[in-house]
Amino acid sequence: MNQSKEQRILNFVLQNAVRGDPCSVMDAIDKYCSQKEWAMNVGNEKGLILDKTVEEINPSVALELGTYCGYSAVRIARLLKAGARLLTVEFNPEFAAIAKQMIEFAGVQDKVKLIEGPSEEIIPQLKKKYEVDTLDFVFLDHWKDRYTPDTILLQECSLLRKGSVLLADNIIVPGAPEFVNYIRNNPRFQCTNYPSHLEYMKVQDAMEKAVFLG
Ligand SMILES: Oc1cc(-c2ccc(F)cc2)cc2cncnc12
Ligand SMILES: [Mg+2]
Repeated sequence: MNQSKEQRILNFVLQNAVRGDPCSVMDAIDKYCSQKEWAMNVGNEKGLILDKTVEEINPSVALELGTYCGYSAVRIARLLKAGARLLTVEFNPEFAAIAKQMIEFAGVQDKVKLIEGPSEEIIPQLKKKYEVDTLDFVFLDHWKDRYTPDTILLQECSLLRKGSVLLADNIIVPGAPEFVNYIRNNPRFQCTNYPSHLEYMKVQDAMEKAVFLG
Protein backbone atom coordinates (compact mmCIF):
# COMPACT_ATOMS: atom_id res chain seq x y z
CA MET A 1 0.00 0.00 0.00
CA ASN A 2 1.76 3.19 -1.02
CA GLN A 3 2.75 5.74 1.61
CA SER A 4 0.96 8.97 2.45
CA LYS A 5 2.61 12.36 1.93
CA GLU A 6 2.67 12.75 5.73
CA GLN A 7 4.54 9.44 6.09
CA ARG A 8 7.04 10.62 3.45
CA ILE A 9 7.57 13.84 5.43
CA LEU A 10 8.18 11.85 8.64
CA ASN A 11 10.59 9.49 6.84
CA PHE A 12 12.56 12.47 5.52
CA VAL A 13 12.82 13.85 9.08
CA LEU A 14 13.94 10.50 10.49
CA GLN A 15 16.65 10.29 7.81
CA ASN A 16 17.77 13.92 7.83
CA ALA A 17 17.16 15.49 11.24
CA VAL A 18 18.89 14.90 14.57
CA ARG A 19 16.93 13.05 17.26
CA GLY A 20 16.21 15.39 20.19
CA ASP A 21 16.93 18.53 18.14
CA PRO A 22 13.64 20.37 17.47
CA CYS A 23 15.21 22.94 15.11
CA SER A 24 16.67 20.20 12.91
CA VAL A 25 13.19 18.63 12.72
CA MET A 26 11.59 21.96 11.71
CA ASP A 27 14.37 22.57 9.14
CA ALA A 28 13.95 19.10 7.63
CA ILE A 29 10.18 19.52 7.28
CA ASP A 30 10.61 22.98 5.72
CA LYS A 31 13.26 21.63 3.33
CA TYR A 32 11.11 18.69 2.23
CA CYS A 33 7.91 20.72 1.88
CA SER A 34 9.53 23.59 -0.03
CA GLN A 35 11.59 21.38 -2.36
CA LYS A 36 9.66 18.11 -2.73
CA GLU A 37 5.99 18.17 -1.68
CA TRP A 38 3.99 21.15 -0.45
CA ALA A 39 2.22 20.55 2.86
CA MET A 40 0.15 22.68 5.22
CA ASN A 41 2.72 23.26 7.96
CA VAL A 42 2.76 26.84 9.26
CA GLY A 43 6.28 27.08 7.80
CA ASN A 44 9.26 29.23 8.65
CA GLU A 45 7.95 32.70 7.72
CA LYS A 46 4.67 32.53 9.65
CA GLY A 47 6.56 30.32 12.12
CA LEU A 48 8.63 33.34 13.13
CA ILE A 49 5.42 35.25 13.97
CA LEU A 50 4.33 32.23 16.03
CA ASP A 51 7.73 32.15 17.79
CA LYS A 52 7.59 35.85 18.69
CA THR A 53 4.02 35.51 20.02
CA VAL A 54 4.94 32.48 22.17
CA GLU A 55 8.10 34.15 23.49
CA GLU A 56 6.16 37.33 24.35
CA ILE A 57 3.52 35.36 26.32
CA ASN A 58 5.82 32.66 27.74
CA PRO A 59 2.72 30.49 28.32
CA SER A 60 2.39 27.91 31.10
CA VAL A 61 -0.55 26.25 29.33
CA ALA A 62 -0.94 26.45 25.54
CA LEU A 63 -3.53 24.86 23.25
CA GLU A 64 -3.09 24.11 19.56
CA LEU A 65 -6.08 23.24 17.37
CA GLY A 66 -4.84 21.36 14.31
CA THR A 67 -1.66 19.33 14.92
CA TYR A 68 -1.22 17.92 11.39
CA CYS A 69 2.34 16.46 11.29
CA GLY A 70 3.43 18.19 14.49
CA TYR A 71 5.56 20.95 12.96
CA SER A 72 4.01 23.79 14.99
CA ALA A 73 3.71 21.61 18.10
CA VAL A 74 7.49 21.10 17.96
CA ARG A 75 7.94 24.80 17.14
CA ILE A 76 5.88 25.91 20.16
CA ALA A 77 7.09 23.24 22.61
CA ARG A 78 10.79 24.03 22.03
CA LEU A 79 10.13 27.53 23.43
CA LEU A 80 8.18 26.47 26.55
CA LYS A 81 9.74 26.96 29.99
CA ALA A 82 10.28 24.03 32.38
CA GLY A 83 6.92 22.73 33.59
CA ALA A 84 4.92 24.44 30.85
CA ARG A 85 2.81 22.31 28.54
CA LEU A 86 1.17 22.28 25.11
CA LEU A 87 -2.10 20.47 24.46
CA THR A 88 -2.52 19.82 20.74
CA VAL A 89 -5.73 18.53 19.16
CA GLU A 90 -5.88 16.56 15.90
CA PHE A 91 -9.07 15.12 14.38
CA ASN A 92 -7.43 12.95 11.70
CA PRO A 93 -6.04 9.66 13.13
CA GLU A 94 -3.42 9.27 10.38
CA PHE A 95 -2.10 12.78 11.01
CA ALA A 96 -2.13 12.19 14.79
CA ALA A 97 -0.06 9.01 14.38
CA ILE A 98 2.56 10.88 12.32
CA ALA A 99 2.60 13.84 14.72
CA LYS A 100 3.14 11.56 17.72
CA GLN A 101 6.30 10.15 16.10
CA MET A 102 7.44 13.63 15.01
CA ILE A 103 7.02 15.06 18.52
CA GLU A 104 8.87 12.12 20.10
CA PHE A 105 11.74 12.28 17.58
CA ALA A 106 12.12 16.00 18.32
CA GLY A 107 12.38 15.17 22.03
CA VAL A 108 9.57 17.48 23.17
CA GLN A 109 7.09 14.74 24.14
CA ASP A 110 7.33 15.63 27.86
CA LYS A 111 5.93 19.09 27.11
CA VAL A 112 3.26 18.02 24.62
CA LYS A 113 -0.04 16.23 25.13
CA LEU A 114 -1.43 15.13 21.75
CA ILE A 115 -5.19 14.60 21.90
CA GLU A 116 -6.96 12.86 19.02
CA GLY A 117 -10.55 13.91 18.36
CA PRO A 118 -12.79 16.75 17.19
CA SER A 119 -12.05 20.12 18.82
CA GLU A 120 -15.70 20.69 19.70
CA GLU A 121 -15.59 17.48 21.81
CA ILE A 122 -12.14 18.05 23.36
CA ILE A 123 -12.51 21.70 24.39
CA PRO A 124 -15.33 20.99 26.92
CA GLN A 125 -13.12 18.24 28.44
CA LEU A 126 -10.03 20.41 29.01
CA LYS A 127 -10.84 21.50 32.56
CA LYS A 128 -11.88 18.20 34.10
CA LYS A 129 -10.14 15.57 31.98
CA TYR A 130 -6.96 17.51 31.14
CA GLU A 131 -6.67 19.55 34.35
CA VAL A 132 -6.64 22.92 32.64
CA ASP A 133 -7.64 26.01 34.60
CA THR A 134 -7.31 28.67 31.91
CA LEU A 135 -5.31 28.88 28.68
CA ASP A 136 -2.52 31.42 28.25
CA PHE A 137 -2.17 30.86 24.51
CA VAL A 138 -4.28 29.25 21.75
CA PHE A 139 -2.99 28.59 18.20
CA LEU A 140 -5.89 28.09 15.76
CA ASP A 141 -4.69 26.16 12.71
CA HIS A 142 -7.46 23.67 11.98
CA TRP A 143 -10.51 23.86 9.71
CA LYS A 144 -11.32 27.49 9.14
CA ASP A 145 -15.06 27.04 9.68
CA ARG A 146 -14.24 25.89 13.23
CA TYR A 147 -12.35 29.05 14.23
CA THR A 148 -15.43 31.01 15.33
CA PRO A 149 -17.45 28.22 16.98
CA ASP A 150 -14.36 27.02 18.87
CA THR A 151 -13.51 30.56 20.02
CA ILE A 152 -17.08 30.88 21.34
CA LEU A 153 -16.80 27.44 22.96
CA LEU A 154 -13.52 28.41 24.68
CA GLN A 155 -15.34 31.39 26.23
CA GLU A 156 -18.39 29.32 27.20
CA CYS A 157 -16.10 26.80 28.92
CA SER A 158 -14.38 29.65 30.86
CA LEU A 159 -11.02 28.65 29.40
CA LEU A 160 -9.95 32.22 28.59
CA ARG A 161 -8.82 34.76 31.14
CA LYS A 162 -7.95 38.48 30.86
CA GLY A 163 -4.84 38.50 28.65
CA SER A 164 -5.28 35.09 27.02
CA VAL A 165 -3.89 35.30 23.48
CA LEU A 166 -5.35 33.63 20.38
CA LEU A 167 -3.26 33.41 17.21
CA ALA A 168 -5.03 32.24 14.05
CA ASP A 169 -3.31 30.98 10.88
CA ASN A 170 -4.62 31.29 7.30
CA ILE A 171 -6.61 34.48 7.62
CA ILE A 172 -6.26 35.06 3.84
CA VAL A 173 -5.58 31.59 2.40
CA PRO A 174 -7.67 29.43 2.67
CA GLY A 175 -9.25 32.36 4.54
CA ALA A 176 -11.43 32.74 7.62
CA PRO A 177 -13.64 35.77 6.78
CA GLU A 178 -16.39 34.86 9.21
CA PHE A 179 -13.85 34.55 12.05
CA VAL A 180 -12.19 37.87 11.13
CA ASN A 181 -15.60 39.56 11.17
CA TYR A 182 -16.50 37.95 14.50
CA ILE A 183 -13.25 38.67 16.32
CA ARG A 184 -12.61 42.20 15.02
CA ASN A 185 -16.14 43.32 15.90
CA ASN A 186 -16.09 41.70 19.33
CA PRO A 187 -15.31 44.29 22.06
CA ARG A 188 -13.91 41.52 24.26
CA PHE A 189 -10.93 41.03 21.93
CA GLN A 190 -8.08 43.35 20.91
CA CYS A 191 -6.94 42.27 17.44
CA THR A 192 -3.70 42.65 15.47
CA ASN A 193 -3.16 41.48 11.88
CA TYR A 194 0.23 40.12 10.76
CA PRO A 195 0.62 40.01 6.96
CA SER A 196 2.80 37.16 5.72
CA HIS A 197 2.81 34.49 3.01
CA LEU A 198 1.31 31.06 2.57
CA GLU A 199 3.83 28.46 3.68
CA TYR A 200 6.44 27.66 0.98
CA MET A 201 4.61 29.89 -1.59
CA LYS A 202 4.76 33.49 -2.91
CA VAL A 203 1.08 33.89 -2.03
CA GLN A 204 -0.23 36.47 0.45
CA ASP A 205 -1.48 35.09 3.75
CA ALA A 206 -1.82 36.53 7.26
CA MET A 207 -2.13 35.65 10.91
CA GLU A 208 -4.49 37.35 13.36
CA LYS A 209 -3.68 37.85 17.02
CA ALA A 210 -6.59 38.41 19.40
CA VAL A 211 -6.06 39.25 23.08
CA PHE A 212 -9.03 38.39 25.31
CA LEU A 213 -9.90 41.42 27.47
CA GLY A 214 -11.93 39.47 30.04
O1 LIG B 1 -1.90 26.56 6.51
C1 LIG B 1 -2.90 25.91 5.82
C2 LIG B 1 -3.00 25.99 4.44
C3 LIG B 1 -4.03 25.32 3.76
C4 LIG B 1 -4.12 25.41 2.28
C5 LIG B 1 -4.54 24.32 1.54
C6 LIG B 1 -4.59 24.41 0.14
C7 LIG B 1 -4.23 25.60 -0.49
F1 LIG B 1 -4.28 25.68 -1.83
C8 LIG B 1 -3.81 26.69 0.26
C9 LIG B 1 -3.76 26.60 1.65
C10 LIG B 1 -4.95 24.55 4.48
C11 LIG B 1 -4.86 24.46 5.88
C12 LIG B 1 -5.76 23.69 6.65
N1 LIG B 1 -5.62 23.65 8.00
C13 LIG B 1 -4.62 24.34 8.59
N2 LIG B 1 -3.73 25.10 7.92
C14 LIG B 1 -3.82 25.15 6.56
MG1 LIG C 1 -2.31 26.68 8.63
